[in-house]
Amino acid sequence: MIVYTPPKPAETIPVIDLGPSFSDDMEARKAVAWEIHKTARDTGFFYISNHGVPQAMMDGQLELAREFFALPLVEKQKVDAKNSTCTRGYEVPGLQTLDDGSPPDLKEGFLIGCDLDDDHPYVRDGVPNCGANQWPDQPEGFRSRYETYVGEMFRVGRHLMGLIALSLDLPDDYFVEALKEPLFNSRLLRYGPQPADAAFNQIGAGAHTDWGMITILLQDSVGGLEVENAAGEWIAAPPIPGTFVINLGEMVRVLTNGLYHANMHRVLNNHSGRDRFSVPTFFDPNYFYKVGCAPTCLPKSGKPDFEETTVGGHIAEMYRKTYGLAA
Ligand SMILES: O=C(O)CCC(=O)C(=O)O
Ligand SMILES: [Fe+2]
Repeated sequence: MIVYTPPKPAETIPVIDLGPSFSDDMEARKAVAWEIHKTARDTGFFYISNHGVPQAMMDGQLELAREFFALPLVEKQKVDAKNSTCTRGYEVPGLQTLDDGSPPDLKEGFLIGCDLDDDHPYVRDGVPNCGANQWPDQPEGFRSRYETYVGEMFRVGRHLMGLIALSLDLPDDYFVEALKEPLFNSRLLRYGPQPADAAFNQIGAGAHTDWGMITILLQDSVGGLEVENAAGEWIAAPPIPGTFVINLGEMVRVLTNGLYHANMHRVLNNHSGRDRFSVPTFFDPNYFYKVGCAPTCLPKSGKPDFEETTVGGHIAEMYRKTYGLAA
């Protein structure tokens, strides 16, 4: 259990202007990659601005979350994650425990991932965490609205992975093949105001690191996300209009032999008196992609400190653990 201690005001999470990274000028792209390099070695968290996602789409996605969670419970339970073989669908509050040993997270969620039908070879072969999404009938247009948003997240995710490659002195197409069919999950989240009767150390989302490569987080104006910085202090990651929060996951640690950080973070909706909505999208190379140490990050010994990991296997295992489904 990680016992809750209050955060300090944000001091070190930078806003990186992605604008110049869309230019044809390699030097301009490298300059943005360098900004990512610096922060990835420190907090592993940064905001992005000028990413090209229209504000209307960002607002619309938070509105989609608001509309879905406002449905009566019976309606949401028609797509209950407990009826899914791969944890997709509606997640009642308390379903997941991100900080092992703490009480369950107070958040309410709705999860989607790669939508594979029963004929897909992964599903036929029983590959963990692979299967179909459950799409609710309401709110109107839910599926197409969410899928359009995910399409944009793929564009941003691929672009960021190109910059991460550049930031490690790798060719910017280093991940292109691995990202042809990305593995992704995306979740709508609702955090009610922190209840006075919550259990000891029970908060919206318990302290955790993310499991994959990168997370593209859309948050509303309420606030509550907190990040453990390089000094081991908890700092706030307040909402900044028009931005996404990007954080690096455990796969990046393997990729960089620990040079880049996958930092702990958590959510406490304590001060607003209203619901907080967020939409994290977890973006990764394809299921069977083996993440190993990048050639430019190998230590002198030639032997990396982290074992090679299969993206999908690691993530499936973490789902089982945090949903209390581990063997
Ligand atoms: O809701 C948030 O701001 C963060 C959620 C998160 O960290 C996660 O789902 O991994
Ligand atoms: Fe997270």
